[in-house]
Amino acid sequence: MLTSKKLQYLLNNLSNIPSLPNHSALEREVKGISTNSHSCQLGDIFIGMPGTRVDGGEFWQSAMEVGAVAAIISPQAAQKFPPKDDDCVIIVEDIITVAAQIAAAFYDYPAQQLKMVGITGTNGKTTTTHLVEYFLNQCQKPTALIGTLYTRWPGFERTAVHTTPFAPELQEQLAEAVAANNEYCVMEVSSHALVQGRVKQCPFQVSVFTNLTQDHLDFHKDMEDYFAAKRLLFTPDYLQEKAIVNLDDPYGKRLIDSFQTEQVWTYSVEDTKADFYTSNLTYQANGVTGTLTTPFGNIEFTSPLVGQFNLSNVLAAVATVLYLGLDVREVVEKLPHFLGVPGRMERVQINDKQDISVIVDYAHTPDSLENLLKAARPFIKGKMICVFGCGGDRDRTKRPLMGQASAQLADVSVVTSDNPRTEDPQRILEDVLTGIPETIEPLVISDRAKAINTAILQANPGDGVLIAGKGHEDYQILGTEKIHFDDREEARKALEIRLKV
Ligand SMILES: CC(=O)N[C@H]1[C@@H](OP(=O)(O)OP(=O)(O)OC[C@H]2O[C@@H](n3ccc(=O)[nH]c3=O)[C@H](O)[C@@H]2O)O[C@H](CO)[C@@H](O)[C@@H]1O[C@H](C)C(=O)N[C@@H](C)C(=O)N[C@H](CCC(=O)O)C(=O)O
Ligand SMILES: Nc1ncnc2c1ncn2[C@@H]1O[C@H](COP(=O)(O)OP(=O)(O)OP(=O)(O)O)[C@@H](O)[C@H]1O
Ligand SMILES: N[C@H](CCC[C@H](N)C(=O)O)C(=O)O
Ligand SMILES: [Mg+2]
Repeated sequence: MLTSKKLQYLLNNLSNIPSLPNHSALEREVKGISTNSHSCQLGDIFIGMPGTRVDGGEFWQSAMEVGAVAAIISPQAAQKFPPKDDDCVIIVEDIITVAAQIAAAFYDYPAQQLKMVGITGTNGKTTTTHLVEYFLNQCQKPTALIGTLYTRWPGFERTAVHTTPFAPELQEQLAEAVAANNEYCVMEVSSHALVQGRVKQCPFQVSVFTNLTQDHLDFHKDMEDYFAAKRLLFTPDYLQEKAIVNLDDPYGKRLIDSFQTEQVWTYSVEDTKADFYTSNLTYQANGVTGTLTTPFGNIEFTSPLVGQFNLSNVLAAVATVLYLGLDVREVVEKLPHFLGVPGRMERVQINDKQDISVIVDYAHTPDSLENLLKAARPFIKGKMICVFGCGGDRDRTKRPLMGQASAQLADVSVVTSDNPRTEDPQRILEDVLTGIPETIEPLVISDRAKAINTAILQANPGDGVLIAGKGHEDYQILGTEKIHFDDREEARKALEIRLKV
């Protein structure tokens, strides 16, 4: 997005900044923001972000060499590579806050020009953001969505790098969303993002908490630390108006204690104490029907999403859009036509002769794998075959728990690779296998394409093959290389062989 601002203007917008350098660069136009010395360009302001491997501030000289107008770095980086008086280097303690302030000022505070919804929780963020986006767009409220799959709005789509972009990219995307006349933005807010201040300068009209179960314990010290990160979205720095919280989740229950009652709406799939709850439920292979109770009255509904956990996502989304002013009847009328989310409970069906069901899902945590298997079970006549693995360079302790979930709930477990990244795939498989009791004999096939192929070719008519963990991903990360790989394509290929088409 083409824009520019005077350095002096950007620095004047900072809080807690030491006195400004008396430097001629203050009058220069800043053309962009860079947090990476390798992609820094002439006219950028370079911000040295603290990382898990290195303090980005240490690269300020490289940034200046390619023509950065100024660099903002930490005291530690400055101590290691001291700038001279005539270098336009500004030293600040809280780089994370400063990065967001500069980015927001550079892009004219776009979050303030949108009605913002932030959704956090271990599982359900992508699904719930898509439901909110769908309802708002269907009701003629132009809406931008930012999350794991893409940043998009009507007529525009860009594949995502992170679930929640870092502040400079996020503010740029919000500015693009404003320029495209969107009125709302619904975004996934990951716990990494909250800890790293990626969403600072984003006031949210609504903050949603879906649930908290084990994941990311490579990044967060323990579950309390993980909860503390998610909770930040509900502090006054971010939350402006309404908190919408899952009452069925123990951490959700804890979270609501921190609010005045009028600031929070709760939802539950069955607890009548919640502001939004469901009853008279009938779960079917193609969705669920029942009665929805809301502060605006009761109404019969049909949702096309399978499983209790998806009902929870529907409740979160309905509560959000009703708070934003949509009409309950209109929303419930639209719900049956929601097409689902790529890679979430996505059926792979190549023709009507297909004698087994094949589902691709993004379950990559113990809780989501358990939910997936429980939700699918009633609709599979024969055996339930679960093909799954665990990502490398990620929480190692979730691996045996995922093994255990599959061993307990599936009839056949096929343990394979997910994205091994820089870890030894064999070691990841071994970690998964420690959770599988000796009485159960899983198939262990490291090559994911072969694992999918074997599961589909060995299945008997009536069986269900659930392929979990990679959902929408169209790649596999082996070492530091990213190759094309898509569970749905692999499943289709195997089905073609099975059905001889
Ligand atoms: C844990 C984490 O968030 N890591 C992110 C972080 O990497 P890092 O801490 O290793 O960075 P680093 O290498 O130490 O470098 C620090 C800084 O120095 C800069 N640098 C570094 C080297 C150099 O030569 N020059 C230079 O300028 C880097 O650009 C960076 O800004 O900063 C990088 C650059 O911005 C990110 O790409 C990287 O995301 C990695 C790829 C990642 O996988 N993140 C995942 C875990 C993540 O953020 N996931 C959440 C979703 C989680 C969920 O499922 O809920 C997300 O929101 O996507
Ligand atoms: N509300 C929920 N509770 C538990 N599990 C869920 C819920 N919603 C979805 N799932 C399961 O979790 C998987 C991921 O769902 P989704 O992509 O919506 O979550 P997410 O929070 O965006 O995940 P990520 O943090 O990896 O982006 C789904 O494929 C499904 O198996
Ligand atoms: N946002 C999650 C996605 C995990 C998806 C799974 N396929 C894996 O690679 O572990 C993460 O980065 O931990
Ligand atoms: Mg997501």
